[in-house]
Amino acid sequence: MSAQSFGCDFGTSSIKIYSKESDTIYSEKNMVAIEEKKGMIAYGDEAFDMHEKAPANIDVFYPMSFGTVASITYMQEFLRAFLESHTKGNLKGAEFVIALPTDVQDRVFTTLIQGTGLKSKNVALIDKPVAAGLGLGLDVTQAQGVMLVDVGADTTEISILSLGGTVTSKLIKVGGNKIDEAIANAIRREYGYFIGNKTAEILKNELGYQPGNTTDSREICGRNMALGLPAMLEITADFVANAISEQLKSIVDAIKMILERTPPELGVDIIRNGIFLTGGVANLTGLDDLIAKATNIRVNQVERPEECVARGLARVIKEKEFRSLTFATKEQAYN
Ligand SMILES: Nc1ncnc2c1ncn2[C@@H]1O[C@H](COP(=O)(O)OP(=O)(O)OP(=O)(O)O)[C@@H](O)[C@H]1O
Repeated sequence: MSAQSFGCDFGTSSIKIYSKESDTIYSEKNMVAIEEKKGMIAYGDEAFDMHEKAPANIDVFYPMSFGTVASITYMQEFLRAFLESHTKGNLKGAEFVIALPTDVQDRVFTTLIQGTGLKSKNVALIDKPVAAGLGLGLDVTQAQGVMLVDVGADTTEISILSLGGTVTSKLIKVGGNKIDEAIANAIRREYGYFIGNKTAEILKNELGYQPGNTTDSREICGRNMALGLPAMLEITADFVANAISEQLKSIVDAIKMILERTPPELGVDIIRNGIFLTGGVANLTGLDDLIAKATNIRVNQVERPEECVARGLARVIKEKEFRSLTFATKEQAYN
């Protein structure tokens, strides 16, 4: 393998890159700030700080959407700048291992990397659920009947793995962003206040899903729509739970649907191993209990669940025996 190897998880809300050189996972908001005449003026966490605050001539947006690349030019520019800022020395000839989400075409990421002008040596892909399984510390080549539920920003990916492959996999377009939207909509309806996405995200992350909890609350600033003025408002955990219950129900329903379709031989293993919840929304208070109650299956807690895929990519790069789980796009293979 080349000295420079990177494992990339191009998430919709944050990009996580493992660098072999420093043996570190770097994570930043997957956001770019574009000024009309100057092009990209900021990226990552710096661009996120400008989000919802920038003047009209600066466009701040996510170059990824629902697991796939929405703006290839800016994703490439971001990637290049990101790698240059986090690595020393020459990037030429680097090798990339990329997590491929369910239902996303493999060539999307190969084209992305090849167009960065980095003259990469090789682009290998691995199914994102398989990478997540490795990141959990499982030997996915041996393990049978492992159920993974990855709840990210735009999508939830539910997969059953067995012997290194994906037996079933389903991607639904529900994740943290839809949950944030549901909170903002409920506050608009109930209180007549407009709040930004960042505020809705704070409420979700701090209060989670705690139906009946009227003790815990959070004060936020919104715009009173009747007066047109900013004002403070107290939101309880119970209010947030009611606001997000429909979104969580779609996630639970999709999990149950996959379980219904799972062959009983694998079902036994899933009951024994429990369900593995990964992705940033796995941090949501109460989500594990909700899934456990609805399925009667234990849900396993995972450390830093949003980095699980990147940890798996690190194992692919460092542990040779997992190399066989990767593949190349057809275009590359025929070159
Ligand atoms: N403590 C928390 N409670 C609830 N949600 C959280 C918490 N911390 C982070 N999140 C949410 O996790 C999501 C980001 O997760 P992750 O990094 O796995 O997504 P992604 O990989 O960028 O998205 P996708 O998988 O859809 O491409 C965001 O919606 C964020 O608000």
